[in-house]
Amino acid sequence: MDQPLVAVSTDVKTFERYTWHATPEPYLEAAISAAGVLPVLVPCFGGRLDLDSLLSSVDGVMLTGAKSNVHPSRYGAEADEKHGPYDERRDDTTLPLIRRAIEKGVPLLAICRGIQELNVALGGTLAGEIQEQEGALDHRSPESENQDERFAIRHGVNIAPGGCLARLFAEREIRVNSVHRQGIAQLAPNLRVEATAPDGTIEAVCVAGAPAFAVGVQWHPEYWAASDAPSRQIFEAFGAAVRAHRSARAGASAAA
Ligand SMILES: N[C@@H](CCC(=O)NCCCC(=O)O)C(=O)O
Repeated sequence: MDQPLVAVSTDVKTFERYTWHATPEPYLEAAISAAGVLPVLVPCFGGRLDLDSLLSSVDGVMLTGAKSNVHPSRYGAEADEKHGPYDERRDDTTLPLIRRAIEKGVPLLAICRGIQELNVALGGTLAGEIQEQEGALDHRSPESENQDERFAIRHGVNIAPGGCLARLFAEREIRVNSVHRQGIAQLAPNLRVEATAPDGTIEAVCVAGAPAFAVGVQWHPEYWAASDAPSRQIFEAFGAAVRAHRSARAGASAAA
């Protein structure tokens, strides 16, 4: 079996008297099944991790979604109860990991909290409770115990012409799910908008001039990667970029 390694972010959780560094299964399932890669969980040990060693050993990085929000101090805003919950150990780990992965040209797929982290890591800001803004859609999931209902496909997004997502999809509009309360406010200087919701919310970005696939989506392609074509295509494109990175690395070390 041919499975390149992909570093996957984790969340810090406390249960059964332990602190866990964990990732929900749908991200891992989509990574294995749709991208064809082997996910390796990165614990939230921030500055104690040698990111260069990590990024020399993997061929991709995937940032997962999470209930927690990036701490507002990371983008120069005041923290208040409305902005929570937080996971600062995740912030300490993912923000430097994103910057270093982009610098080193390691393919990156950033999902939901991940696209928000990507924007903050590169100098952008976030808006909270976006459903309260005038004319905004409600981007939160419905209240339900049923995950299929929470992650149901709910609204269209317009794909920006000529960008990296336009090269993936035949359609100019695809339909996506939506499980978030925050959104990109000020776009980071080096990001390009790849998709928007009907209310103008930025739904996808790519890193301008990045040497490899470096894409963030505000929706959750992992959840329906087995059954929804656009969701699967995102993971397939990421998997192809990961394999291309591994081949380039193998070529470079053979030539050395
Ligand atoms: N916390 C941010 C990030 C949104 C996100 O990653 N959502 C996934 C939530 C998973 C779940 O609730 O099951 C925001 O709300 O904008």
